Amino acid sequence: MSGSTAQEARPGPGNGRAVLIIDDEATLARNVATYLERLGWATQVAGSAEQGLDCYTEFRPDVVLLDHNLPGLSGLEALGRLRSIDPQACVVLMTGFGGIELAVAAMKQGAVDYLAKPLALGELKLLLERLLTQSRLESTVDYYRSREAESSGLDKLLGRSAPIVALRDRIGMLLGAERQLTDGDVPTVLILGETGTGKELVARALHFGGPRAAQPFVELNCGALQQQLLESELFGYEKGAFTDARQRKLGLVETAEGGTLFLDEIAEADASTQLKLLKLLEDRRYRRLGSVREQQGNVRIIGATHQPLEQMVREGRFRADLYFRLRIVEIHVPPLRERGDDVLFLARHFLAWHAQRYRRPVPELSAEAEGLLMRHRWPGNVRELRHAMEQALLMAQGAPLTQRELAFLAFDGLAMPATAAAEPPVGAAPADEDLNLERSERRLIMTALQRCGDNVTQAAKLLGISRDTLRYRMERLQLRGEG
Ligand SMILES: Nc1ncnc2c1ncn2[C@@H]1O[C@H](COP(=O)(O)OP(=O)(O)OP(=O)(O)O)[C@@H](O)[C@H]1O
Repeated sequence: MSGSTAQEARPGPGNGRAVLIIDDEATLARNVATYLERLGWATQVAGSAEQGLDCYTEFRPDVVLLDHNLPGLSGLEALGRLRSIDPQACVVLMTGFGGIELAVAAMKQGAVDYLAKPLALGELKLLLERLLTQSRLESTVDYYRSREAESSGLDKLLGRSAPIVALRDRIGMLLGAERQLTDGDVPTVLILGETGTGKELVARALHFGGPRAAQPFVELNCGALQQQLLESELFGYEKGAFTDARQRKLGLVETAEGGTLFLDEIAEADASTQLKLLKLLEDRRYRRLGSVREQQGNVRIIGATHQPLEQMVREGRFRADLYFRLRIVEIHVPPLRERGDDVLFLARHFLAWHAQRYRRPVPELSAEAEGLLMRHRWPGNVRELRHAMEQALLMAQGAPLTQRELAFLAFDGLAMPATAAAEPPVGAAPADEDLNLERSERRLIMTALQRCGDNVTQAAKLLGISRDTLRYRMERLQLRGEG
């Protein structure tokens, strides 16, 4: 079987990929086409640049193999035209012997690669496979990036209460100002708020609504890693930098180049990481672990913490210069208990969302359930509410939700009383309450893990202990969790 001419396209049977061969040496072009068709490519052959350009728009090949010595337009000229029809066109220029200068010119004009003639078919096969993998990777990245962008925006920060409306306004104003920036050098932002209030949602809204939206958004929880790991994760390392460094690894600063690096729990960074972050913010410079060479980095840093950072600065536990450099813009995310009726608004939103996930009818909230939701203190904030609504939905039996389905909120020991007066006096526990310490500890840990979808880092925050302490206690009690 030979390759189809431009007038006659024959789709290949296998990989669904197509190649256009533009070459006036008909026999050679046909041989290449036959070889590629055997490998599962659909092919078309054009004998001139003009014919190839006509064919490109209709055939939309994944790759163009373009000869340079053509009768009319040259390969380089055709390359320019192809790239103006389709800036994503993936073109490989075929050059004769000694065509290095030509190859360089082609790459400068956007060719993805070049091949020297006479063609080695094995080399061509390897090149096409590499281009295929690369374009699959690129389209996968594009897919995830657009999916991420769709799920991240100011409109995802739900709520109608005054503090949330004010928060959205503040973010909107910042984004508006960033759009006017002439140098794209967006300010550093520090987001403060209790755990689960939506700090990450705010960071995402800033990135995906801002001028860096098409670049990566990379996040790192500084509290989830030991300090040396944190540094190597952030700045990368050279081969041999430490015992396990078998090959060079890029850090997240490099991965986020041009985009945003969201550092959650930034208060957990130790003195050495703080210093390196300061240098990155001040001079835009950093160094991979084990490297003598400094690198230039262009990332926007957004930090977040639930810790009282200002107090930590006063106590000498966080660098003052880094704190001031971070909080060029400071954003406070209010706790859920200060958002009034938003509790009910969000509860209904999450109930509807989970109901759709589980293919169940959306349960109503009884007045009794509403009262309970409004009285609860929500120490885990919106995240806790989201998990609570999932649990309630699973308990629901068709009727409106009552106290029964939400009983876990009242008795799990993590709910704080709405007023001090409601707090039971010490020693006033009912006679039949289980006071066994180990059982209580197990119950509290299980409740926290359940609320956080088994995420140990989040559960530790909810319990007010470090992740390591929680891990230790879980091991002792033989409990399981993730993260
Ligand atoms: N206003 C909101 N509207 C809708 N969903 C929200 C809102 N705020 C938070 N959420 C949801 O609550 C969960 C926790 O939010 P997020 O991770 O942004 O909180 P956080 O403050 O960064 O938490 P942590 O301090 O533990 O890192 C997420 O599932 C998020 O989508």
